[in-house]
Amino acid sequence: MDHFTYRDGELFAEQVAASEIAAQFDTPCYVYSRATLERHYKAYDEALANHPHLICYAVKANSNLGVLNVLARLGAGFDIVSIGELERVLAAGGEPSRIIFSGVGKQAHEMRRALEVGIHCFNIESEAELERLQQVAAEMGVRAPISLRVNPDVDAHTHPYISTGLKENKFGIDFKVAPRVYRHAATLANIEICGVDCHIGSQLTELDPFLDALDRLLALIDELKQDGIQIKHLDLGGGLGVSYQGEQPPQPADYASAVLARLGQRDLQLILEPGRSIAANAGILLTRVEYLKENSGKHFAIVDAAMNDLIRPALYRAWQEIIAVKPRSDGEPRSYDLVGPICETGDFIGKERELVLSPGDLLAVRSAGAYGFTMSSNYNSRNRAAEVMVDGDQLHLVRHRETFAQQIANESLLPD
Ligand SMILES: Cc1ncc(COP(=O)(O)O)c(C=O)c1O
Ligand SMILES: N[C@@H](CCCC[NH3+])C(=O)O
Repeated sequence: MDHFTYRDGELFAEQVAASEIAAQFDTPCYVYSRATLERHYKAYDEALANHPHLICYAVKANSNLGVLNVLARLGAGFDIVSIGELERVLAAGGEPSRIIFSGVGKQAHEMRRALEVGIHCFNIESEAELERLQQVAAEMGVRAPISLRVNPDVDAHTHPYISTGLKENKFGIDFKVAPRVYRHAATLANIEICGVDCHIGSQLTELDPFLDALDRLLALIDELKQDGIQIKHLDLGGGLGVSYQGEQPPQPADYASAVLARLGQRDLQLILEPGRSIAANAGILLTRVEYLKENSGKHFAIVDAAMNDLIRPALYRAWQEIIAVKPRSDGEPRSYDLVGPICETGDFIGKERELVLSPGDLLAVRSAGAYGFTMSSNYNSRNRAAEVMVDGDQLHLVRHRETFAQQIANESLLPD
């Protein structure tokens, strides 16, 4: 069920009219649906109900405290890639023992903090990182739980910028080298081997690449067992795609049953790190048309959201649906490029969209709940947008619109 639907000719987020949200909080403004976040999380949790599992929501997709709090209340785990994300999860009520720490560049102070709070596991991406973690854990007199992030060299069939499981990508440890690194890890006094991990990419719309990676990981787990290295959990990362433009990605239930069928009798906890499939379609970005203009027959709608608010179209040429909050019937649709106020030609939200528009109209960019606000910036010294959580008929401002005073507060002039 979609929680962003039209009622009486107007877009609603759950029980609240989108125009009411814009009137209260201005635009651009991110709007999230609590019910949708919950439904998406539960789709994973219920699909794995009969198997030991941990759903570690990938915080990078949307790290708003309100969003994290909704998931923490459901008992979610979290996949983090920095200590900033760890502090957010803790502030939102997340349980440290359900946190997985991924990322190729973990620093010693980040390892220390994660060990201090007692996270579930570090996903180690290189031998050098393994050595550093051994050293940090030894200094603290503790044992650090680890998985190796294995690079299984499978093609995820996704955008090259978000494919991570090919040998030419910077991520993980070559699956052919992994057995040797595991044997080395087993000799380190302050390292405790717990799992095997991979993450082959994002916005995958087919099951086969996941299953190819899984087969390689299971073969590795079996090989390690023969070497006396017992693996307790298998982490398949995130990556399930969503429908931006009619894609039909596998659903969590299909994905889970295909994976479980392959595990056979192996006694393994299954960990997943979904980000986009939980958050993307739980959010919209509200924006208002400032001006309409025409240049040599090309029609532009200049809106108040820009690439600093939503960079996916500029960065990946990503397509996200753009709809009118109150669709008009008083004009002929025209093909518009929807562009922001930033001084870059790449500053567009959507191109060649058939819409009936007038200045002042409100628009909603769909599927904006993941990699929207988290990738936003202050480019052109624009304040970052407000974020609002809708819960039934309730509205919660989960992040205030930034102010100019906040933007400049950390900077200073040179001394006289
Ligand atoms: C290590 C890791 N885990 C999980 C994710 C989440 O991926 P997605 O949002 O595609 O589910 C990512 C991002 O691609 C990632 O790099
Ligand atoms: N930021 C990307 C996905 C990268 C996933 C992170 N590993 C997107 O918007 O599609």
